[in-house]
Amino acid sequence: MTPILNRNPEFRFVLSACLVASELFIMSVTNANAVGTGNRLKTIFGHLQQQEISSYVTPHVTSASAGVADTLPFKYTVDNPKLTLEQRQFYEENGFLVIKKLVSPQKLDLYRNRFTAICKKEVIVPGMTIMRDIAIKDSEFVPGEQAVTKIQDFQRDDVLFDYCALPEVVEYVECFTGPDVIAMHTMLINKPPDSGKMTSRHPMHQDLHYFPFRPADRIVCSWTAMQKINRENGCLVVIPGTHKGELLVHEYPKWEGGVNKMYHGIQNYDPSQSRVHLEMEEGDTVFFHPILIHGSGTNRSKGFRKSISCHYASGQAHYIDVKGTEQETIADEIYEIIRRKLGRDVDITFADVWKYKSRPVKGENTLNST
Ligand SMILES: O=C(O)CCC(=O)C(=O)O
Ligand SMILES: [Fe+2]
Repeated sequence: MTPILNRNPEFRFVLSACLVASELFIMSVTNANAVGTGNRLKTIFGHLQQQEISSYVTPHVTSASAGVADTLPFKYTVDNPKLTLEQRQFYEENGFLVIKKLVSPQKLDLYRNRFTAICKKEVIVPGMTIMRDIAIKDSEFVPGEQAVTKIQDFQRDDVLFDYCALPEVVEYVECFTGPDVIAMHTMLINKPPDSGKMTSRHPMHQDLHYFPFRPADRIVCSWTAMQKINRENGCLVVIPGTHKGELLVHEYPKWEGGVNKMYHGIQNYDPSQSRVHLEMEEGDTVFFHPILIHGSGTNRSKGFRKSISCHYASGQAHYIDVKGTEQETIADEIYEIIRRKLGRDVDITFADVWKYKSRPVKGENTLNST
């Protein structure tokens, strides 16, 4: 990792003040006009309130089936009566688990409406990032949500954060993280109909690449289909069992049509490994391990394909220094975005960024109190 910009005590103060003042930001979320008003802290952070990122593109897929194996002792799950033995063994062996119809259509309507309001700029969410596909960015005029391929970091929006705190979801999350749960990373993905350049694909990757906290086995993603999602509109694709491997080297794929910003992919995974296409109905939810190799396909339909997700970690997790590791590239890219947004160098660590982003869901949180 590049020695983080200049040592700037001012920003450190601002960032830690924001952590302490996170309640204030959470309250201000419901009042769009509250953003950017008042004191110096808000003024400085205003630059990071909501970022817009334009992108460039792409991945692929095939199919296979995942098996259930008898795996003892358990490593990837914790003791919790919520999972049946069969479910537990399936996750241990494959690194993912689909629960049908977990989130109600009513809840998904609320999130869809909120997403529309955010895209129309009726609501501004502190800390949130809005991402656009290059195919959309280059269009002369694209209204509202059709311009947005993904929103990230909505932890400070109480309407969307409701998803992360849903008891029906968190009850499963605890089977992987344990009882202390922190929402670390949130996304609502609005995969656009592909422009023909295959920019809607997401390269095969491991989410741990983005995370400077461990242990990996106490991190889990909850990903919910907000509509019917199949191969046509670009469902998730996973390689069962790859969660048992290591974090591999990620970089931008060298695709002809370009690659979406921060869509790093694994260049050297074994292409003969069987892939599973996760076709899901509205409300179906997949829980998966951060080392599981996955991606999503081209959206060949005419509509936008929506999913909502949250990555959770144990409140007992710890941050790591990614300097000198394969994660240094993504850390540098994130510093660069912050530097550009603020228009100057700042003194923060990669862990500081995550401390600011994350929001506790339940139990104790020693991760962010140290
Ligand atoms: O296309 C999707 O919904 C999956 C995206 C994904 O895996 C990610 O953003 O990490
Ligand atoms: Fe992912």
